Amino acid sequence: MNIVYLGLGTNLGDREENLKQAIDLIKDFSKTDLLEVSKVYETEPWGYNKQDSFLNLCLKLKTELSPQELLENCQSVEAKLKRKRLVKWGPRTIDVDILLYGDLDMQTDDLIIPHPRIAERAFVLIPLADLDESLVIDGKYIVDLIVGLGENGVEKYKNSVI
Ligand SMILES: Nc1ncnc2c1ncn2[C@@H]1O[C@H](COP(=O)(O)OP(=O)(O)OP(=O)(O)O)[C@@H](O)[C@H]1O
Ligand SMILES: Nc1nc2c(c(=O)[nH]1)N=C(CO)CN2
Repeated sequence: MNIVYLGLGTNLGDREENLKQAIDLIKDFSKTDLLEVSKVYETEPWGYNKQDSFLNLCLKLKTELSPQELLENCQSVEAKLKRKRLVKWGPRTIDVDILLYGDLDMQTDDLIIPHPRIAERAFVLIPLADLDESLVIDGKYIVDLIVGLGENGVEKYKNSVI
């Protein structure tokens, strides 16, 4: 079995309902057990700021699905919640990213693991640290990456739990 971390984000429609439906769909993935759900954070948009704030959380799973199978399952969740890709990093009903898959380091045309932008994103690092404070990403402890984010780090996020 492989320990996997997913990142979920939503800023379109009924955000809390979107997260609930996405988690229910992920619970139904074959050969997979949902182990833990992080707190939910209200977060300012990153990368494209002309959009509403997001709700973000991370999930810890145990799975026998291959990385590619897991990606297809994650994309099926996005399709079921009618995600539309109109603007890069733009508004979405749900986004389900594979953040970490055990110690796997891979890159294909359609799948990069670890997710390449984890270390830049407090909206990922903070809920991910809820699940495992001992994670090492790009050779750095997750807590050091969070401190390195400065004003965007824990202080800003600890009051954004919903
Ligand atoms: N680790 C990963 N998790 C999910 N999708 C990935 C991953 N690595 C590569 N991809 C690819 O990224 C493509 C674009 O994904 P998407 O449109 O959801 O990007 P995004 O989530 O909006 O932006 P970002 O990738 O910066 O978080 C997907 O079609 C998928 O094939
Ligand atoms: N706060 C926040 N900003 C984002 C998010 C997200 O989930 N949360 N996802 C993005 C593309 O994956 C781009 N920007």
